[in-house]
Amino acid sequence: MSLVSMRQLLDHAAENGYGIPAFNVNNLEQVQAIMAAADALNAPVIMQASAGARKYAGEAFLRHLIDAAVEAYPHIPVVMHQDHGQSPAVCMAAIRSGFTSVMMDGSLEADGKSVASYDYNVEVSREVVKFSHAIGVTVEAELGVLGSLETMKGDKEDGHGADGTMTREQLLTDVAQAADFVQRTQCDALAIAIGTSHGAYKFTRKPTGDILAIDRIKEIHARIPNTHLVMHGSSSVPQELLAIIREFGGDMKETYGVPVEEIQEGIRHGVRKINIDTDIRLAMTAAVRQYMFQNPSKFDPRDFLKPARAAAEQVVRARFQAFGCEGQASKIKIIPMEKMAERYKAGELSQIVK
Ligand SMILES: O=P(O)(O)OC[C@H]1O[C@](O)(COP(=O)(O)O)[C@@H](O)[C@@H]1O
Ligand SMILES: [Zn+2]
Ligand SMILES: [Zn+2]
Repeated sequence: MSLVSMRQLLDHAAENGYGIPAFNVNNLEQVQAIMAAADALNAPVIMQASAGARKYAGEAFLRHLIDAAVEAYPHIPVVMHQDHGQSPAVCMAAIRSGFTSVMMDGSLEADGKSVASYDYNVEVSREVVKFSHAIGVTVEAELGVLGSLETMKGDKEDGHGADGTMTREQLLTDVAQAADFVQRTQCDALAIAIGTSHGAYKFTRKPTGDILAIDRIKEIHARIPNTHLVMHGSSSVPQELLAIIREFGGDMKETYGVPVEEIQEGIRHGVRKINIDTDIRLAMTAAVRQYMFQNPSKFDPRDFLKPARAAAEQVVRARFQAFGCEGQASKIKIIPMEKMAERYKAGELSQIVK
């Protein structure tokens, strides 16, 4: 099997009422952990490369690691997605190197700091949709500025993020604007701002509706029922992983993530892609700290990376199961990218706006 279109997987998820975690990958062990979990549960896979990952590993290494995953697990459909493209040029370069899905994040200007105008966002997203759909590639766009409804500060995710203090208005995706945006851009998936942010420090308490606006998802979904909603910054930050890290010398302050039940509620209302990075990092760090502490004479990286990989696999499995991915991979009959391009051209994949 080759890499597949993300639109195809998200359409399948929508038809069958589940959501797909999109895991950020930076190295071999993370890719292996994700694929081992997907194989064990027969789950479809979305792996994404952030700008930070591209800086750390280099795009060629990321691409070949994901290609290796496809080769080693030919029965599992895999999407290679580019996270947070800051300009059409970045998206174009990713497509040229083989990505089957790109995110054009036009919520911020190309400097990655200034909050962009709505018109700018529409314009760059439309442009990316045009050249991507022509060859069957999926496009995720973003509307609203991601950030905390507790601090009213923009989030620094993927190396970019709005500076300064924002209004609640800016930090929540507007429902009418989302409908207009999708109508005009025809993006396949839309990342929405509902109070989530990247990293381990999302909420100072277990989030309630005032700081995690799950109801907003329902309102948006009602207007754009076949546009796949994307939750960014959606690690759950498990307390048990924080406890292991602390027990073995780590310094993690009190913090809360996005509860899995809240994500499940989102999935009942149109959320199809859930971005997760931090949970894998926490799992690997907890395992490495524990292993190093308990085995002070070991020095072969394979010795501590093995438990780290196993811990990452555990988290990935848990998310696949909680979001309903188990058993879905083998039900998906792959549509070639060329065929997806034809379907876009024929208008079969146009967005419904109410
Ligand atoms: O640290 P990086 O590599 O920039 O990762 C950024 C990515 O992590 C995610 O925010 C996932 O968030 P979590 O931190 O909640 O796992 C993506 O939405 C985001 O684009
Ligand atoms: Zn953004
Ligand atoms: Zn993000």
